[in-house]
Amino acid sequence: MAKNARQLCFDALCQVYRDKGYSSIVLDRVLKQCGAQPQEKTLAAALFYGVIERDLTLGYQIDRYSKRKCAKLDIEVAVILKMGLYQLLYLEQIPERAAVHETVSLCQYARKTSAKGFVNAILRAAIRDGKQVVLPVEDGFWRLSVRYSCPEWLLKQWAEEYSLDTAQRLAEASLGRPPLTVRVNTLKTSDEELCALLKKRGVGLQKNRWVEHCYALEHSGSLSELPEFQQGLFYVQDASSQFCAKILDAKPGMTVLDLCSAPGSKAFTVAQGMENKGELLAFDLYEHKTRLISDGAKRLGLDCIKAQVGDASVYREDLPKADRVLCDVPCAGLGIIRRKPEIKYKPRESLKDLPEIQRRILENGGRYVKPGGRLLYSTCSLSRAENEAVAEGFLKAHPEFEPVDLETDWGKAAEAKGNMLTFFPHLIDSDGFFIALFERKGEKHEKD
Ligand SMILES: C[S@@+](CC[C@H](N)C(=O)[O-])C[C@H]1O[C@@H](n2cnc3c(N)ncnc32)[C@H](O)[C@@H]1O
Repeated sequence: MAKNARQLCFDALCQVYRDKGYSSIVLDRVLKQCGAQPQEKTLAAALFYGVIERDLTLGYQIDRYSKRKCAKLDIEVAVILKMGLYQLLYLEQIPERAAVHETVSLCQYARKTSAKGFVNAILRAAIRDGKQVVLPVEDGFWRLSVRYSCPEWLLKQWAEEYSLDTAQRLAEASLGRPPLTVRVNTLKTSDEELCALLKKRGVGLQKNRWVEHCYALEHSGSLSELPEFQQGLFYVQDASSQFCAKILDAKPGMTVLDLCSAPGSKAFTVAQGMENKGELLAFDLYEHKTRLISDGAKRLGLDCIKAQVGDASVYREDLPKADRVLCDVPCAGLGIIRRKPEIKYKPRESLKDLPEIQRRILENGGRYVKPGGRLLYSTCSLSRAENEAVAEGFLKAHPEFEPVDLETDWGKAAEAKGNMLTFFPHLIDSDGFFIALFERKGEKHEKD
């Protein structure tokens, strides 16, 4: 018999909490071959992401009602409780009787029958309390942390680096599901044609107000099953990432190196700008990831892209000098928490080596740039250490490069400072992103 929504959600959450799996990969895997009805899958996904993004808030509620702290409970029991509380506190459409009954039943499925009474008692206590989210009384970062389910260290860092107001807005914007944003493959179709085809299938499309050929989709179902996707008429890419590829401004016939390329969406947009003419060498450290780039490029008909394994921090004599070099470096991902909510719970300690890795990749990327050629550094993080500090450090150490001033017509939605641009998710309903652009001094030999 096919599993129900809560059983699927429980399986997936255990893989995230116990086995430290990535949310999107885990959920895809659990839902793919489960044989459940679409509405069960939809509820499973809503519960799954809801519990992860509200983890600290839910844990705090459990600690109020339970003698044993949430962190000391069996992972399975903690997951069951968080699922039950999430339904009671956040999913109004689920009747409270169903929420309690289904959650207690999960104990059987999880082989934790001895926890039934305990789970029932905690959920009943939350109902007696009026199903409200209770916050710590004292004002301050701890209260904000519980309110937005965001670690205190991160709120403090954002408050210090941006402002307290921005920190709160960033934390708030990291809750809820992000839009599914795609880009039209203009080499195979037009906006009008693609929109008409997708509308016929009942897919809703919302044109992005800042980025051309960019749409948010609704009710699309599984993208990989849509013929238009299989035919390479579009691909998934967030608006700020599309904008980044545009800023690189690669032209037909150019040589471009994309040093951290997988899964390849920026390479795809850059290759479109090149009209598929020239050479775009796309690297990633991991072989299995380079296959994502090649498969995507094949589907989209972008044969100027050549994907290969390569370490972006190590110089290779055999690579050509390039007109454009893109360093879209590995980062903490603090701009894409809404997409991948588990990111915010990574220990701060695990992020401390990133700026040095990023610096090494940018340094190395610079070595490939031709005179007059451009170097773009980007992250999907919101942290001065990963962004401005790396970009400014590079310019200081490399007088042979100059900053290229960046502007957008995005108004207040993007913060522009000389050659650096930061996109804040609460202002653009899109991923947080950072871009810095440099040009190697010397004579230009650009192909127009
Ligand atoms: C931010 S993601 C790139 C996203 C990609 N540019 C896109 O738009 O689809 C960073 C990528 O860098 C890769 N990576 C990490 N360390 C690397 C290294 N030393 N050399 C090359 N790639 C690396 C990761 O595997 C990951 O795929």
